[in-house]
Amino acid sequence: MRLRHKPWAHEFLQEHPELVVTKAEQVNKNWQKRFGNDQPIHLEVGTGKGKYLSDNSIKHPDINFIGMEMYESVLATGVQRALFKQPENLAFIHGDVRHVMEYFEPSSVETLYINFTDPWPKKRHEKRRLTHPDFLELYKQILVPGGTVQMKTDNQGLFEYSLASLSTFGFALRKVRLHLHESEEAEGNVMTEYEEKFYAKGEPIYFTEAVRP
Ligand SMILES: C[S@@+](CC[C@H](N)C(=O)[O-])C[C@H]1O[C@@H](n2cnc3c(N)ncnc32)[C@H](O)[C@@H]1O
Repeated sequence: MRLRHKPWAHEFLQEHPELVVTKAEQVNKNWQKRFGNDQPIHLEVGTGKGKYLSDNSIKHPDINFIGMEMYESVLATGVQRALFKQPENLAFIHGDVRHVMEYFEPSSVETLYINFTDPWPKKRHEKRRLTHPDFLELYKQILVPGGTVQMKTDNQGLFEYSLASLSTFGFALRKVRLHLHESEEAEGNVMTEYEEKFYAKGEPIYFTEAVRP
């Protein structure tokens, strides 16, 4: 994706520890303490500008939503939006998903979303795909028993790779939809920022829900 450098983003994120975790020690894997409740945790990896979680946090106040994003300039926009809405059940982590174990206890996340992640089509970049087995191992550790990965993408190649990767790893593919918006899952679906663009062009959105091994 195209990145617009925002020189103010780094300082801005540091100035909002109530919404953004920039160092693992700030939360010590204790999200219950941070949120002040023991509501289920839903995590979006590669949250981008955070629209999906921001909208979800208002729609589902009984769930705590956390978005992880590695680019400050992208995340800063999401934080600006969230500050405006002030939901108490929303937080962001500035960090690379490779380090997700530094932020979560094992078996502590109920649902993990991977939305419109970069497809990295070249074979030599396979390890960067967020559904590579190296990442699935991390997801397996932080998800609760029976917890799920939910993935949405417009990219057929990434979708096929991810279905194979999840299934080979041992995740059970509970739902597979080749056109999310023409399926029963369309009702109640919250659109991500990228999804809105592809949906407006009439492109099919692929969706899967897979249960932790
Ligand atoms: C194409 S955007 C999609 C954003 C959003 N999920 C949506 O659907 O609108 C993918 C995002 O994932 C982030 N990302 C990719 N790999 C990541 C990683 N290893 N750790 C954290 N963020 C990552 C990128 O920086 C980018 O902002």
